[in-house]
Amino acid sequence: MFARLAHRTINKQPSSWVRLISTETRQAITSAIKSAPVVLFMKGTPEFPQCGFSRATVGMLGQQGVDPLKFAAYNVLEDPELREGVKELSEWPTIPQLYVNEEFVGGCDIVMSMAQSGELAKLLEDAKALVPEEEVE
Ligand SMILES: N[C@@H](CCC(=O)N[C@@H](CS)C(=O)NCC(=O)O)C(=O)O
Repeated sequence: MFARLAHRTINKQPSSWVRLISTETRQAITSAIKSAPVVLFMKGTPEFPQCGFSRATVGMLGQQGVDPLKFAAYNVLEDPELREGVKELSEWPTIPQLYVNEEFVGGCDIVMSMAQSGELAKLLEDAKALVPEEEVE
């Protein structure tokens, strides 16, 4: 349902809230989350981020050495249902949103804090989502 970007490029809502997204959208988002070990819902594309937070998050993933083959990005600006649906599914009010191995990790601030503490590197390493050492120039 949603276009997966080329892999080379690399609020809490109370449960009583009325569900706004359709089952179809929910399924499409779930399937997007499963489409790669590292999945980023962002504004714009990795090549042309359209928000500073999305840009920073993509940059951090690149700095960590995420393997483009293990990475998928989805542009929420292309689809309002995706934009709102991913917030509902993650119970997180903003974009970007990072998933690793189908688990919600967080937004830009959390990713930044995890990058600084070394947790992000460990998470990505454990997920085997980094470019293999021998291929790093
Ligand atoms: N503190 C947030 C910053 C992200 C943020 O504030 N995103 C805003 C502006 S790009 C957002 O997604 N607002 C809701 C929307 O645009 O749908 C984080 O850590 O990710």
